[in-house]
Amino acid sequence: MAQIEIRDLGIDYRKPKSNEVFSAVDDVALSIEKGEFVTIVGSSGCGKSTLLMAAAGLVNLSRGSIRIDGKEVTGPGPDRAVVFQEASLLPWRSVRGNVKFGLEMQRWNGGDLNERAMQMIRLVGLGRFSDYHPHQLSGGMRQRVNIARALAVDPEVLLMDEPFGALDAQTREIMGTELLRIWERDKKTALFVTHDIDEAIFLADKIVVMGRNPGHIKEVIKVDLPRPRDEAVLDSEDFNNLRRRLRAHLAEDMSSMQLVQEVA
Ligand SMILES: Nc1ncnc2c1ncn2[C@@H]1O[C@H](COP(=O)(O)OP(=O)(O)OP(=O)(O)O)[C@@H](O)[C@H]1O
Repeated sequence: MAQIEIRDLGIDYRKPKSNEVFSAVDDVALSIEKGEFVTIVGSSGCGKSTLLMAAAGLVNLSRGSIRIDGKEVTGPGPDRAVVFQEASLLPWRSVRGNVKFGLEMQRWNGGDLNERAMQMIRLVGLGRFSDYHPHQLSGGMRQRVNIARALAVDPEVLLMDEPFGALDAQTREIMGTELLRIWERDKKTALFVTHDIDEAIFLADKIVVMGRNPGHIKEVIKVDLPRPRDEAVLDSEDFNNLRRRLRAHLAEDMSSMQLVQEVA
């Protein structure tokens, strides 16, 4: 059995003004194996975040089910950690204090909190900055703290919603490589939403391409690039082929969006 089993998933929302019900996600089925790194791409509004938040237990399902290790998701749980685009750190706590906060929230009982926090801070390369406060860190460093906090509780599944979306292109690339280095250690199952095609390919074992109206899965693409990966893989022929394939998907979505606007 796959670690994450999503079946016949549908999530309906109401439009804010008209109150009309629409499906943000419909008819989604997806299986994710333990230790797989899965990225989700698709044009804006196709339901990527909604799907991720559903796996986190943060939105109500209208239809279908999500199971993790056979257990139905009915709300947030310690088996899952979420990293959002904005590093949601407590400004009055130090780096160490923030990572400890995550452990305190989950009532961590796997040993000394301080030691566990420092272990994770060192893992993300911030050992020298453990006493710094969030305002003293760059955007990339703040996201490292966020990742350290998520990993500290040793979740079964790591859910990431555009975690590097607010960073400049170069920092983003460095963070991608760093994330893979960390992930290679114990290969947590990861679900990662991104707008960036290269990032989606670079990280993934499997890419979920979503389409709009309603949000659905268009294709699941297996990525067979060898691991461990570094930036050199970006220039390989296989990478280029995947890049072309994803671009074609997104271009198709963009042209259908234009058509809808023209008809309207
Ligand atoms: N709480 C909500 N209530 C009503 N509509 C919502 C809600 N959250 C999202 N939506 C709508 O659901 C659709 C899917 O949104 P979602 O954020 O999942 O898309 P996305 O693919 O992650 O978009 P983006 O790439 O722009 O972040 C959009 O039309 C969005 O406006």
